[in-house]
Amino acid sequence: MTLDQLGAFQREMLETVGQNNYKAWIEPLEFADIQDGVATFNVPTNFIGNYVSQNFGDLLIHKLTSLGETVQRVHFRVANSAAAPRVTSPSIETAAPVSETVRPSPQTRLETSKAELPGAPLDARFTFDSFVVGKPNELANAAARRVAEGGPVSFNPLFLYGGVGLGKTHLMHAIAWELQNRRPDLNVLYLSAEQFMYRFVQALRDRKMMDFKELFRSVDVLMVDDVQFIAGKDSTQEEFFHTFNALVDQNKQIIISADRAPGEIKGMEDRIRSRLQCGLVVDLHPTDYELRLGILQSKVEQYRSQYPDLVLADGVLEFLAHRISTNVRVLEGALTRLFAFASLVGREITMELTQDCLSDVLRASERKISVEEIQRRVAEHYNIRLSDMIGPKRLRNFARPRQVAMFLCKQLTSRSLPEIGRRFGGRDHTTVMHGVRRIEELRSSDGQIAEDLELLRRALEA
Ligand SMILES: Nc1ncnc2c1ncn2[C@@H]1O[C@H](COP(=O)(O)OP(=O)(O)OP(=O)(O)O)[C@@H](O)[C@H]1O
Repeated sequence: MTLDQLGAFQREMLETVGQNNYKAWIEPLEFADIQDGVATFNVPTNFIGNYVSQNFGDLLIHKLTSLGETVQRVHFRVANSAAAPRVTSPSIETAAPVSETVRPSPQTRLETSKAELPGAPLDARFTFDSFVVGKPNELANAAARRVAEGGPVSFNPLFLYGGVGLGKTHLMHAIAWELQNRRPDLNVLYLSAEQFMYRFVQALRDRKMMDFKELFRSVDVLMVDDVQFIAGKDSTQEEFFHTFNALVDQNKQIIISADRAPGEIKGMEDRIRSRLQCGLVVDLHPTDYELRLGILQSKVEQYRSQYPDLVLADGVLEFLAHRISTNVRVLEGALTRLFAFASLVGREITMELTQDCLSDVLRASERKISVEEIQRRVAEHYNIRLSDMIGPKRLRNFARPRQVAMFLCKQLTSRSLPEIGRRFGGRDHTTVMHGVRRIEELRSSDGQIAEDLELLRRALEA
């Protein structure tokens, strides 16, 4: 392709996909050559290659063809792939280090990817830099960073768990990215538990179990996301157990994530559960207001380049951080929608526009948890009578659950301390404050209390 043609191609792409898409996805592509109907582009990451392949592959072919080139396929090659660290993923479709868009025969893509042992579909946005740290996730972040240094294995496995959308996958990807930078010599394998199972079943079907075992035993760092997926799947668990043991025996690092603590994963064999608990188990707590605000602020910074002209009124971020407390994914989605909407209608992001644009999200997160509901749940959980919890008895058996309930009331409702005190048999607000503080202290020193709180919170928010 001549320089003129290349210029025309770039202009046409810009016109068609718009400035934001162009900057994010097309500009990073470096045209390499066209040979035998295959146009090759160098891309900085697999993620960009995969994304462009899926979303703009046909368009690229169309534009190149309209400039007089004969192109049937587009091929993406990760720049410096020879020197790049080996981050591999057994997923067939999504994770090819080389993505291809093939117009006439989609089958070719599958076959090419399979033969090449696809690379991990790491999300380029999920790095430590973009991970906002607050009290609820500081321990998980610190543990992840330690593992990402790639030094001697000090805890094995690292087990990260937490509710939906609290950043488990983000941290896992961040570890993988960081390891790529610091220890390109290491063979890092990141995959979801579902992909592990898929790969295992495929190996069984194709009678390639030896290859499967070899692949999994040859990695230096194994990262398995959403391990609860293999609960109840006996043969997959069995194989996972052997893989796990083989790697631990070789002192290879394992990092696991799940939506709950190892002990709570039903349908998981006891021996696996206890293995999972052997290393460091860290919990990503539900976000608090400060963390949510920090995340929103950091996202706004990212949007600034995409929407340079948008004006954001004071108080909007605080309002969102206060009102949307479900999970970070919902929070992010709300902000994305708000920015896109405001840019479309060309208006400032005021409180009014926010309420209009996000009315459904705001309504959905409106569900209020009552003090009574909390008291009932906590009494059930500790197997005591509601009347004993609210009543005057000071026995430890009743006092601790009472403090737990007070703590949850403070956390999950907007009631003031005096109001909470009134509903706990007319206690003074200083008693409530003392109870809340006591539980706050115990949460970091007493694993059982931390677990109780998490279980109760989930049950109440469900
Ligand atoms: N502390 C944080 N800082 C910045 N972004 C965050 C943070 N926590 C979560 N996110 C963002 O929230 C979204 C959801 O996070 P992620 O996919 O990692 O959640 P998850 O815990 O793996 O959820 P699931 O249980 O659904 O798999 C992602 O876009 C992620 O970047």
